[in-house]
Amino acid sequence: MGSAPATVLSVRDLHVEIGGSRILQGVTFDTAPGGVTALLGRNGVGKTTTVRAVLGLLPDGGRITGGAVTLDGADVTAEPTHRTVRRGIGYAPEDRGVFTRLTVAENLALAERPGGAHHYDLVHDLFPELLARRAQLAGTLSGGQQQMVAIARTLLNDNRLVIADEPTKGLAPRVVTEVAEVLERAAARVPLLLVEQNLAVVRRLATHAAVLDAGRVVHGGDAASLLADRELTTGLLGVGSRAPSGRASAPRGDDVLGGAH
Ligand SMILES: Nc1ncnc2c1ncn2[C@@H]1O[C@H](COP(=O)(O)OP(=O)(O)OP(=O)(O)O)[C@@H](O)[C@H]1O
Repeated sequence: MGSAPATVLSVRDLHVEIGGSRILQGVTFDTAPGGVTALLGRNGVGKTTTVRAVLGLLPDGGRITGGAVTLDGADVTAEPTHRTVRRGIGYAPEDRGVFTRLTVAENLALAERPGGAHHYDLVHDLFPELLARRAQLAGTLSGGQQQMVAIARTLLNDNRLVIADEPTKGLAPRVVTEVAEVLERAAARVPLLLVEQNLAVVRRLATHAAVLDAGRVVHGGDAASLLADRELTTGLLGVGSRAPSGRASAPRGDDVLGGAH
């Protein structure tokens, strides 16, 4: 057999300040070459900031003060977002980023990256409902359907990596299951970096995991052994610290990470 494929995204000792506060203080992890790498941790530890720093999408007053981000070996640290994305990143942001006054079809068309193939067959195969609703204004879709649009956009182009930030947040349990199924099928085609607070979803999808605490990655590696470590899940993920209401197919009281909204 040949050598193992190289990692797609590599984050090294990343430091970020926002408004003068040190938010990331040395974040280091690699995405797995295939499957799902979960970025985990309690609320406010810096998961979204990490993703936004990778994509050059830090808020006003935010800047990278140290460290490096590489994509397929190329240094993309602080590169303009459009250039990094063109290298092959699909991004489903936390707020879904759907254009509510445009139709489903228009939302997809806007995501078409020039110069590459556009996989409408795949998208319509994965999301038959979006095909049926292609003329519907995205603002009239349910939260779950809007999330489908956000994920569909990431699969339309040939991407090296898809980043999904809390794709199941705020969704009804049945819809969480549907979104998890779609993510699973997506991850069979393209490596996925997943920020996720629903532990049932993490258990189902994640092959690798990195756990953040106070702006640093404090654990990384194989997801199954990490999630089997009770001390770790209780201490760093806050599992069991809150009895979630309306949680997704959660047989136990530990399926939403600490402080999840
Ligand atoms: N625009 C901003 N201005 C000021 N502080 C910010 C801003 N964005 C994030 N922060 C701070 O950075 C820290 C990390 O936030 P971040 O959203 O990255 O955490 P997170 O792990 O993704 O949590 P959550 O699950 O709540 O999204 C928090 O203390 C937050 O208050």
